[in-house]
Amino acid sequence: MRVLIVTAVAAERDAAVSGLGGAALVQLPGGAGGQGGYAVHRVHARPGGGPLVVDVLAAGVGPAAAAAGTATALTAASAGGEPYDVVVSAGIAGGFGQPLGGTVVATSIVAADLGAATPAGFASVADLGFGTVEHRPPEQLVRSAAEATGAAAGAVLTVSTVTGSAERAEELTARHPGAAAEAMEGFGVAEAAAAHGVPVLELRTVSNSCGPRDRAAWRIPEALTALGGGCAALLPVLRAWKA
Ligand SMILES: O=C(O)c1cccc(C(=O)CC[C@H]2O[C@@H](n3cnc4c(=O)[nH]cnc43)[C@H](O)[C@@H]2O)c1
Repeated sequence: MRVLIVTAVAAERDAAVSGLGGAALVQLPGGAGGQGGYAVHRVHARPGGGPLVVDVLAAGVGPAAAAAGTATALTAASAGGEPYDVVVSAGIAGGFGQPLGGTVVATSIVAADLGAATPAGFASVADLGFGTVEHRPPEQLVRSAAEATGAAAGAVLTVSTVTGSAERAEELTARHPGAAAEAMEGFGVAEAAAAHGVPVLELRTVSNSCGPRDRAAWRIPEALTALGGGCAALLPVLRAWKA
């Protein structure tokens, strides 16, 4: 079984890799004249079963970087005859009513600011009739992943602008009452996975609360530690799900 974990930044990738037990660097095809391109950190794991290859990619911040990196890795894997079985968007996040350091598994991955501001309020591209704003990971996989990681299960919003006020947090939770967290990449990862017909999961650990900006309250080291533990706890679930 082959798993692709996509993080935004190197610190998240390294937290995931250290939770999984170390990795070798593998360069993906592409890049211009040896510059740029993508490299994954490859972990060979055996969580109580057959071989499991986990590639961890830091694709960049935001949905566009996430989609570009994920699509490149998926294309390279299938062109090489070893396609991924599942893609996981993983990283830190802002929580809606979640404890700092806690874990969230997405029941739905929602592009929360993809749309238009109208006199009647926000209209999503789905409301406007030209796109989708939601991907739903497999329900049983979400349940098992949440149980194994001790996570809350709820919608994870993908935003291009981090929430920094109570008003914005209220606006988002009014539109998405089941939202447990917001981050900036999940929808991009999910779009690429959907284009390749590969199931997607989103695993987030909470570094800050969504609301008035308060840098002193961020708990990034705790969230990164939880991310490593969450990725490790996920492996047996992915193994069993595919079996
Ligand atoms: O400057 C700020 O106020 C601020 C607050 C929280 C996060 C940031 C970031 O630039 C980190 C973005 C990075 O981390 C994920 N993340 C973490 N917390 C949040 C959040 O509350 N809302 C959205 N994204 C968050 C995100 O996925 C990015 O990869 C700055």
